[in-house]
Amino acid sequence: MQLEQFNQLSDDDALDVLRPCLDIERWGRAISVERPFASRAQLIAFATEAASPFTEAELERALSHHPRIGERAEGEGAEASMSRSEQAGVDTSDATAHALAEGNKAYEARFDRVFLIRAAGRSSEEILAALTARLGHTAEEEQAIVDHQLREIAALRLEGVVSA
Ligand SMILES: NC(=O)NC1=NC(=O)NC1=O
Repeated sequence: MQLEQFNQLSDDDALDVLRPCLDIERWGRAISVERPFASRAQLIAFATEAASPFTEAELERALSHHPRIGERAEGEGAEASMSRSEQAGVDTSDATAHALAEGNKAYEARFDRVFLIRAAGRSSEEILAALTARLGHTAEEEQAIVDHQLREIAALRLEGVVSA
């Protein structure tokens, strides 16, 4: 939709547009009440920083919507199709895919949450390298990184939903 249309939506309709980008109510509301945005760039910049930092509970809720890297999101909803296109570059057929599956398991065992990364524009190899590096982090370091990755994914999704 056009930016102007987004600016004119009711709060509830604006939240419905924002939710598949990132399911954190505080984030959606902060963006909705900030309208009207003068430009798409201003909307994306605001959305990237809004409601920062996310709480642990907000992160857990948002993460529950993201399939594992290398696992295809099921379902026909906006979120599932966004996830499938974001993970289009993730090769699920070779040794890297196996290593990713093992890495996901190790990450979940260590941090008790799914490994989350902005997958769009990244190859399986790049994602595997990031996963391996992040396994060495503390829980606090990972919380800040997951917050940032969720924001990157949300900004990319929002760019796909609201055109200039
Ligand atoms: N576990 C994940 O990192 N999932 C995802 N990353 C994305 O960029 N889209 C996803 O669904």
